[in-house]
Amino acid sequence: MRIVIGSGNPAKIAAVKAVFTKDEVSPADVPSLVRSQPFSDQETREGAINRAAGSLKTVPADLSIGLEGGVMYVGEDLYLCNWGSLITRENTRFTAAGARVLLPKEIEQELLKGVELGDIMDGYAKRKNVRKKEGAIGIFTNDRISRQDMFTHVVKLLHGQWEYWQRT
Ligand SMILES: O=P(O)(O)OP(=O)(O)OP(=O)(O)OC[C@H]1O[C@@H](n2cnc3c(O)ncnc32)[C@H](O)[C@@H]1O
Repeated sequence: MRIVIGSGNPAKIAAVKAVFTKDEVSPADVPSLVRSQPFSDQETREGAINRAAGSLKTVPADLSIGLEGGVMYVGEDLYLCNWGSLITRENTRFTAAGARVLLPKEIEQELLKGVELGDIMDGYAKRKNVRKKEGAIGIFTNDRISRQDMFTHVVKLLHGQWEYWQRT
């Protein structure tokens, strides 16, 4: 099968390859059509869907996948959130979300000033390209769960839903 993923981010591409091991996976440069820093579950999910839909229009493929990172409030606490979408050539759509972790207040304050999480994390962790490697989730879980691990789980949820749909 040919699978297109709406991102060039290595953590996202590796997550898709970890689940679709026997398939051809290629990246597509497509816009999420949401803010570069989504601020709710709804906006983050929309970004994932737009990336998947846009990819399928750009590259001929059997399936497309969009993965999007964002942040969302539960009460007064801000959490990291992540969404994925899988769309088939016939235009059947699946969506799933990943694990959430609480973000420290100092990270929230920077985000509210308009700085993107990826940029904040590099300064905070004194590392480079955190968004393409361990991610904020890696930093705040003491490197127990990387961004790739978390997105692999999301892609497994999508893959499983797609398999179930094929059986029914
Ligand atoms: O190349 P693309 O696919 O655009 O990947 P991205 O990491 O830049 O973009 P996302 O849309 O997934 O994430 C939206 C923003 O949130 C940041 N972000 C989200 N989750 C993150 C994480 O776990 N670690 C670091 N930055 C994260 C990211 O860097 C962006 O600024």
